[in-house]
Amino acid sequence: MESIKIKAPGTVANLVCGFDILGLALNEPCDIMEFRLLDEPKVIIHNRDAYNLPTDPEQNVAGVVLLAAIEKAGGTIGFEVTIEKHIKPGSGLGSSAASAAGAAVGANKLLGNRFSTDELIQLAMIGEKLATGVKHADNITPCILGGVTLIRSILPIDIVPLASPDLYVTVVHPQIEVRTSDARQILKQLIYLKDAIKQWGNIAGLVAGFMRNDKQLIGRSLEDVIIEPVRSILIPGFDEIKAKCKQAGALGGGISGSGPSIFMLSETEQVAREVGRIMHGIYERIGVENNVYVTTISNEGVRVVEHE
Ligand SMILES: Nc1ncnc2c1ncn2[C@@H]1O[C@H](COP(=O)(O)OP(=O)(O)OP(=O)(O)O)[C@@H](O)[C@H]1O
Ligand SMILES: N[C@@H](CCO)C(=O)O
Repeated sequence: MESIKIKAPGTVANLVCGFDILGLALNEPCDIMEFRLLDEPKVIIHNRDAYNLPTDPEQNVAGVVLLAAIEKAGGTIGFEVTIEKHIKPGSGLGSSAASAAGAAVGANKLLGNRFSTDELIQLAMIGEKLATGVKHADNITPCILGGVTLIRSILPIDIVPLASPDLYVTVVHPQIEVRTSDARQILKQLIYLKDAIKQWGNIAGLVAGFMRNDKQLIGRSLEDVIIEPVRSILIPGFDEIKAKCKQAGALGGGISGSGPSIFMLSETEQVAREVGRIMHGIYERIGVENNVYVTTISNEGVRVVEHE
């Protein structure tokens, strides 16, 4: 195989209470990436979108992942990649992770699938480190594997794919940029034991809810007493959106990744669409441009759409 075209899905990391350890893949939006194998060890990047992301491989998350893949493969081949981004950088929808995970999977396919899943996650985390300053796998893992995933540990890597319930996901992306690196810097480094107890109760409840397909338990467990109170201050309309969406029948939700996007889970498409209208209406009223996605959890991660 000389070239390949893949789709890398957007992801919702944290799932409210599971900071850095839980995430899910979305059916929409997705980035498209095309890779071509080169016979010398270099990376060439073309951006086919309006986001003006770096073409220097050392500065682009896909580039650093491809450079690491070249080294791991023995340093004799290279890659040319064209990135068509539909997941806006800094949206909280796993834009950097889509490029990082897409690069790891795309390179692996062209190299004859020589890397294990754990190695793909290691490679993709190099990209997340470039984007956010820290290695974390709660976007890249669902992006690679699809579904809902628990990252029990990254050192060593220990991934637990969870059952993916049949749920609708509504996401509103207000058009402001919150960089993950900034949204991490404002977090407290010390927390109260009483908050930790509440948080680990919610994480355990959420995982059990996914495994048992208990949607009410999922809804009750979508509560974050540690990260959300700090980060939600950066997101206009957050409290009103959350309250009104739950009144309209959403199971619950919160900040998507590090924000500014907000997501809600619903049992029916009708409620999910109503939730989208509420989100959009609140941002229209307060004068914030926004995009709404009404989608579902994708059980597929990065997927090949064409190869030669
Ligand atoms: N290929 C790339 N795709 C996306 N962002 C990139 C890429 N290369 C470099 N970056 C940089 O990474 C940053 C975006 O990553 P960041 O993690 O802040 O956003 P995000 O991935 O949308 O958020 P989240 O991880 O919360 O979902 C921007 O500063 C952007 O310039
Ligand atoms: N867990 C990460 C996801 C965003 O990259 C965070 O919330 O900072």
